[in-house]
Amino acid sequence: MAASSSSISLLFSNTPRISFPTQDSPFLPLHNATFLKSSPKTGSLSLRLEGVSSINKKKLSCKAVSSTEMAAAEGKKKKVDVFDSKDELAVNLAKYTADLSDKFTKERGAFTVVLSGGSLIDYLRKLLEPPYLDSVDWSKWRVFWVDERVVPKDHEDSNYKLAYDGFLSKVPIPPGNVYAINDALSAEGAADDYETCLRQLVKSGVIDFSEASGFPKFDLMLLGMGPDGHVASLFPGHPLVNEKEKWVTFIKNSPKPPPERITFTFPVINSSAYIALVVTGAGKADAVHKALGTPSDDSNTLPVELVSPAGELTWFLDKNAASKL
Ligand SMILES: O=C1O[C@H](COP(=O)(O)O)[C@@H](O)[C@H](O)[C@H]1O
Repeated sequence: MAASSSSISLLFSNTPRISFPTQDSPFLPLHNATFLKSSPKTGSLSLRLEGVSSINKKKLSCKAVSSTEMAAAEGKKKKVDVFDSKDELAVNLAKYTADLSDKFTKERGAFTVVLSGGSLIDYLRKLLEPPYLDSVDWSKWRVFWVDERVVPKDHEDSNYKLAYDGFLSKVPIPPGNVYAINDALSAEGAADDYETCLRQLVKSGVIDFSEASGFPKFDLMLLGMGPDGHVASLFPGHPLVNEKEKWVTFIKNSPKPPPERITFTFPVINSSAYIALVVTGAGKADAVHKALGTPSDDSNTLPVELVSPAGELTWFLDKNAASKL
């Protein structure tokens, strides 16, 4: 991973269910941990860990404080937040997203948000409730997809349909600010067309541009991860994970149906200002462990391990997804 230092933020709604460091702690393989402080009010823990991560094998700072506090206090580029329940995760993801919406709306006059398909959309549900439904300036949102299945927009497999039904139809984002693929085109044509659309929006200043990478710089990407460690439609062992030139590409043999999809490439994903990786369920614990756990000799890098943004990466995990850490 590119980050030179990392932090792990463990958030618990109640008194922590685990104790650090004990032999039977199910969460982190603590080789060396120093207890720093605890908060009786929040039930949070602060720990400094050494030698626990496959990320860079350097000292990690582990604090059970809020994501916002963590970022402000330590300016770290990578955080891992583990939540007791999926509801707790959704509450915190809503605050994280709304805070970034405020920040970018003030700074840039627009907030470019990239959605995934799959389980992610349901975790945006708390944004549909007070205070966010009224407090977020939805008119400034510009919505994109990190990947899309090449099917009609009303098809059950469409990521657009999933997002529309579960989120977009319930917030006042102007329809013209929602950038879906052209579903009348082939996979190749739809990828080219979407990239052309992005280039125009970069030119007009709606999407920021990273001079450092030469790729568009989205304000926030909300990524999911499959049990096999895929992100967007970038699958393990597929040559598309190595694409270095294109902004948007296509796949016609996706191992997960449907087979035809378009996807952002890693250079675009990793040029983002902020990325949230939202991962839940025991079925994803192995891939989470591979990405965040102790180092192993396994040289088969998962796509999720290649998520390494220029900006800030925050993992939102539930306790089941984190169960093998
Ligand atoms: O096929 C896809 O899968 C991933 C993961 O989905 P999940 O339901 O396991 O969260 C998703 O992030 C991607 O956008 C989607 O096209």
